[in-house]
Amino acid sequence: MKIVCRTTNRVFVGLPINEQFTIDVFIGAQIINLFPEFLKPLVGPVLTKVPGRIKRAVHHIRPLVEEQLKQRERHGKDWPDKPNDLISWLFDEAKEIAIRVLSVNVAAIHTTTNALTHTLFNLAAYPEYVAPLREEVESVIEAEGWTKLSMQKMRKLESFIMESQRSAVGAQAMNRKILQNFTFSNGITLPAGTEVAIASYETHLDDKNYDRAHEFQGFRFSNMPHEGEGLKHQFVSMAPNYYTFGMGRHTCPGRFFAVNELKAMLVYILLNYDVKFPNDGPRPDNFWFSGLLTASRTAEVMFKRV
Ligand code: HEM
Repeated sequence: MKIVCRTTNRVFVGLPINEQFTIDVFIGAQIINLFPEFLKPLVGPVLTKVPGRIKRAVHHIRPLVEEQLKQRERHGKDWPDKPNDLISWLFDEAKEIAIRVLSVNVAAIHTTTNALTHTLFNLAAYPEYVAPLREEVESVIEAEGWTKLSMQKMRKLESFIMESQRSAVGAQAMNRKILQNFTFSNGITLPAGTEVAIASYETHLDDKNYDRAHEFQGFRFSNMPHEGEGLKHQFVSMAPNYYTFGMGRHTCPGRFFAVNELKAMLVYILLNYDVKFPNDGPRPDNFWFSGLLTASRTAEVMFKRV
C-alpha cells in the first residue's frame, strides 16, 4: 500500500501523501455505520481520525495551491511549464482542493493496492509465468521504451493482472440504492430505498462464463482472440462477465490510470526482481470481510535482484 500510495500521489500532486488517510476513512466509515442516521454527523468528527488527517493534508497541499494561485494571477489559466497534475486539473474544475485530492485517494489506493498484491502473490505462486512475462516486457521496452503505448502492447502482462483480479473478486459489486420505485420487465417492483448489487463472485467464477473458472490461468485473456475486435478482452473495457471496474454510468474513471500504473510497477518488478514466498510456500489465503475480499495483509513476499 505504501508503494501504491506514494507512486499514485507523485503523479497526482508531486508529493508522497501518507496512506494512513485512506485507512482511517474505511475504519471511520465502519464506526459511523454503527450509529443511527441522526448521530452520524456528530460521531464522525469525534470518533474518527479523518478531520485530523484532512488538516495535515491541507498543510502539505497548501503550498502547491498557493503556487497555482500565484501563477494563475500572473499568467491566467495557462503558462509555460504549467504542471500537468491533479492540482491543476482540479483548479480548473473544483474548490476544496485538498478534500478532492483525498477523495480521489480513497477511490484509488486500496483498489490498486489490492490489485497489485493479488498479482504479486500470483507471480510468486506461479513461477512458470515469470519467463514469458519477462520476455514480453523486455522486448516491448527494448523496442518502444517506457511509454503508454508500450504498456498497451504488453498483452500477457495485462492478462495476468486481469486474471488476478477475476479470481479475487468480492461477493457483490455495483451497489446501488433505488431512489424511486422501479418495475422490471417481468413485473417485479422494487420500492424506493431498496439497495441492490450484482453477484460479482458468481459471475466471475462461473464455469459457464470461464473455462474451469476456479483455476488460475494467467494468459486466459491474452489467449482469447483479439484481432479486429477493438477493445474486447482488454482490462479497461467492461463486459457482462467481466466488470472488476464496475459498469455503466459509474464505471471507474480511474481505470486507464490504474492499468498503466499497475503495469509500470509490475514491469519494474519483473525486470529487476525474482519473487517468491518464504520456504517456497503456496499463495496465502484471501481474507473475507462482509462480502469484501482482500489479499492477505500479513503474508510476506521475498524479493531477489536478478
Ligand atoms: C485496480 C484499481 C481499481 C479498481 C479495481 C477500481 C474499481 C472501481 C469500482 C468497482 C468502482 C465502482 C464502479 C461502479 O459502481 O459501477 C470504482 C469507482 C471509482 N473509481 Fe476506481 N478502481 C481502481 C482504481 C482507481 C483509481 C486509480 C482512481 C483514481 C485515479 C479511481 C477512481 C474512481 C472514482 C472517482 C470512482 C467513482 C465513479 C462514480 O461513482 O461515478 N479508481 N472503481
